[in-house]
Amino acid sequence: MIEAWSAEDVRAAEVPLLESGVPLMEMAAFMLATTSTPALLPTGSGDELDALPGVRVALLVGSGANGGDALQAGVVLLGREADVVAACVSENVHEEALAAYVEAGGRVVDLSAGPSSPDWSSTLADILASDLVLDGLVGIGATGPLRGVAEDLVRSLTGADELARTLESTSTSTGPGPARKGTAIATLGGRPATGKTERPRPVIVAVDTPSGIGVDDGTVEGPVLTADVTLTFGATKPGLLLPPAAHHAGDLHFIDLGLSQSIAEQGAEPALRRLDLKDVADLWPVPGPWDDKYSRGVVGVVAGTPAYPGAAVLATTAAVRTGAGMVRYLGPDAVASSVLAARPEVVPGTGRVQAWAIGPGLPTEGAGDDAGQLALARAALQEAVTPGEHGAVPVVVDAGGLDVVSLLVQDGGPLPAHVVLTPHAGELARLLRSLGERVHRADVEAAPLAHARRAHELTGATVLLKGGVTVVVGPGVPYSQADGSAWMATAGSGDVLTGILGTLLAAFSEEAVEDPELPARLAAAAALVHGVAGVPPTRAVRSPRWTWPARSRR
Ligand SMILES: NC(=O)C1=CN([C@@H]2O[C@H](COP(=O)(O)OP(=O)(O)OC[C@H]3O[C@@H](n4cnc5c(N)ncnc54)[C@H](OP(=O)(O)O)[C@@H]3O)[C@@H](O)[C@H]2O)[C@H](O)CC1
Ligand SMILES: [K+]
Repeated sequence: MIEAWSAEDVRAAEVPLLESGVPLMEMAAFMLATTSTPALLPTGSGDELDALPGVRVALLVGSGANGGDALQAGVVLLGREADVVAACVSENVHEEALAAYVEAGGRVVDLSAGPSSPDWSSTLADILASDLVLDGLVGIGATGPLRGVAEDLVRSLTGADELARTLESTSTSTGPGPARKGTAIATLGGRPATGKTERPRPVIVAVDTPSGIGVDDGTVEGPVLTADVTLTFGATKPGLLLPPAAHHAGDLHFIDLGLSQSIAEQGAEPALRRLDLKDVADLWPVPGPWDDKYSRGVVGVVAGTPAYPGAAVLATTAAVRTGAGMVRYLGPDAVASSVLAARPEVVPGTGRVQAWAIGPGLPTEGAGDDAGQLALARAALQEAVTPGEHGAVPVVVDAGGLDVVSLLVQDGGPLPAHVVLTPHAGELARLLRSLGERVHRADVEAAPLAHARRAHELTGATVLLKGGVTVVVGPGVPYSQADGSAWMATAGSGDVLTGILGTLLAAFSEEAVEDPELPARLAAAAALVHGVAGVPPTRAVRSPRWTWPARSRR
């Protein structure tokens, strides 16, 4: 499991180590310099301490210790014969680190006057012509989006038009890597234009965090240099796991520096958790010789209409394939026929269940033939709220079922945490609007955790907000899962997640009702399984960044 800690908790944990003389910055910088460079060495050879003659490194240096980390890494890289240039966006960069860097022979460019600095254009060209960029503009000391010269620099490096002009007007740069003319421009922040010759671009390593992200909340309100790799020190920061900032972090590497123990000793809760395969394997319900179909858990599925029968087929199939003891299907005969044709083991009709999975394929407005389905969904939700003869039953609610939730909340107040809602951003915005909030889909996408939290506060339910990174908020520590791929953005994907989670809730029916924090954990586990099941077989097609022309050593 990954646990992420707020910037404040990380700082507090540093104090005892710094007071006892542990050289945290030097340790961080050494790891930065060694972990970043194997990608620059010829494939399959080399060592993280090999000499790097001819390798060009650009350090982006801000005014705090984040810039200090970059400068100290520069010292290590200079010792390995790399060509290093430090682009400083402030006159006051970390004093000791700068002294050590200059002492080691490092080249410094003062960009503190911004785009009017005499070396602005040539330094941009140097940065773009380098093999490795270490982004040390800001780390956990950042407040708000990038501002001042740091903002100008990142905007310039990520803005194709300005950059094209810069390179055209720069025939030779002042550094060892002249900008090449006549090739298409690959900026550092986005994908190169299609149909053009791609100019190799540097490998971008974010020091601790990509500069410009909301370190604690994962928001992105200004420019950010999208990293290929983020090396984060001491503890993972929530912003590295939360959308939209997580999409700028690239591959995440955690470097402990001995802070884990110090953080644990503070006794605080992490800000965020991410389950891994082992956590889910430990949690997964494995049947034993004493089990029967009822003890493994029966899932009742209320899904699909004659217009959308596929949603019922997908949700029931997912529930069966996840290992439910039995799946009951409740819905129109025409839909039940489709379900049974696909999964003959599904049992149509009512009966006792250990969890309900409701909503896929249900209409958002209940009318005509579909009103019966919505009444079934409402009855299932009542079983979660008002315990019957066998106690309360957990429920996962998706799509059209979310409207029923909204009505129930308006009529009767908060729901228990064993009701798990699984909206996407648009559905969450709609749910929040129905509860009196002024929210649009774009607001949810800009701050998914905050909006999922708001929905949890207003409904009492556990909220799983689906997306490229899925966020789960219940009464305890929230979760963020990023196990799938963008290829899963297809119709029917959410129906499958509902079925998977229905089975997990059924397997842990009583526990999920007794422990209000368990449904969120089960929801995170379901998101992981859903994601892993949806990842294409080759890693090369997982994410656009793998297709970018990041350069290995020339
Ligand atoms: N966690 C660890 O174990 C270690 C972390 N280290 C590194 O230290 C940084 C945190 O360093 P800190 O000096 O506290 O903060 P930053 O480097 O992030 O920078 C803060 C300064 O940056 C300016 N600032 C703040 N917000 C912005 C912004 N939005 N845009 C531009 N500039 C900003 C501000 O300076 P001003 O002069 O502008 O007021 C801040 O003072 C951590 O992230 C790690 O990299 C240790 O080195 C090792 C141990
Ligand atoms: K940074």
